[in-house]
Amino acid sequence: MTNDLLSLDNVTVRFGGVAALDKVSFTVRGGQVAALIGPNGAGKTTAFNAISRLVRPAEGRIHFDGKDLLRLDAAALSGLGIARTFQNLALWPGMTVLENVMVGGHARGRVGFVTSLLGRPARREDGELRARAYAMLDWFGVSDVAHRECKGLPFGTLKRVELARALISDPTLLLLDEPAGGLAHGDVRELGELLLRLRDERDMTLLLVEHHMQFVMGISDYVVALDFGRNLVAGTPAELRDSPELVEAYLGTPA
Ligand SMILES: Nc1ncnc2c1ncn2[C@@H]1O[C@H](COP(=O)(O)OP(=O)(O)OP(=O)(O)O)[C@@H](O)[C@H]1O
Repeated sequence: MTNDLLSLDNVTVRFGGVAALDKVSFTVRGGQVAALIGPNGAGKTTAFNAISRLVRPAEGRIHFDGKDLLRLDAAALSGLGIARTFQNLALWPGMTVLENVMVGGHARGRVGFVTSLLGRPARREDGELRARAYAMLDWFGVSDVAHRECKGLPFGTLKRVELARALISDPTLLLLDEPAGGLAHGDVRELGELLLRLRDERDMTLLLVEHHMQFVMGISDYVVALDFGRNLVAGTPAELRDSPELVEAYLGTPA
């Protein structure tokens, strides 16, 4: 697949007098693993927030799957096929792993999640959701903890649970905010393999914000670097590896 799935076109986001994004443009093609990189404060999270409509750009356009995202109302967004994970895990600690994953599906399904938690007679839709949640946990290799509370489980396991929850709504595009953050070396490698399997086996498109450069360069098809809210450079990892602009942005101008 080589179609343009997501495109930002001259997007500007201002917070008071500060332009967190200043005419930022980039395109993510369907079936790609793409990454947004850049030093602290470059505007990466703001770009994610603009795509998921948590902040509203002052200028510019964002297109997803042929639709003008900024013209859709919030209600139309949920079924559009964009899911995200957060920098700090956004799981309910006192609920079981399975329940947490089912919450992701209820955002899309018709049965109210509170209703199902209250133990009303299981409806067919709820049973289907439960089965899908199990299957998703199984895919991520964590179905053995389905009935454990999230509280107290290892961080690497919880990261997988969060991915399962994001994917249960069957999105086309998955936004991952610092997926490797806080993971041990071995877990980072396994996460990379999982993300590539999502692309290859489930035909997903991924856009990640990430500081772990070795991880980014190892799994991405396309990398967009921002600095001070502006486009800096973009290209394949091979094209960017020796980019003087990138080195300068991270390390400062050579003396
Ligand atoms: N809600 C906000 N109100 C005011 N300023 C903000 C807000 N969110 C972000 N900013 C500012 O916008 C700029 C870009 O921030 P952003 O968090 O998008 O950068 P980032 O590249 O994600 O950084 P990091 O790598 O540290 O997470 C920064 O100068 C930041 O202080």
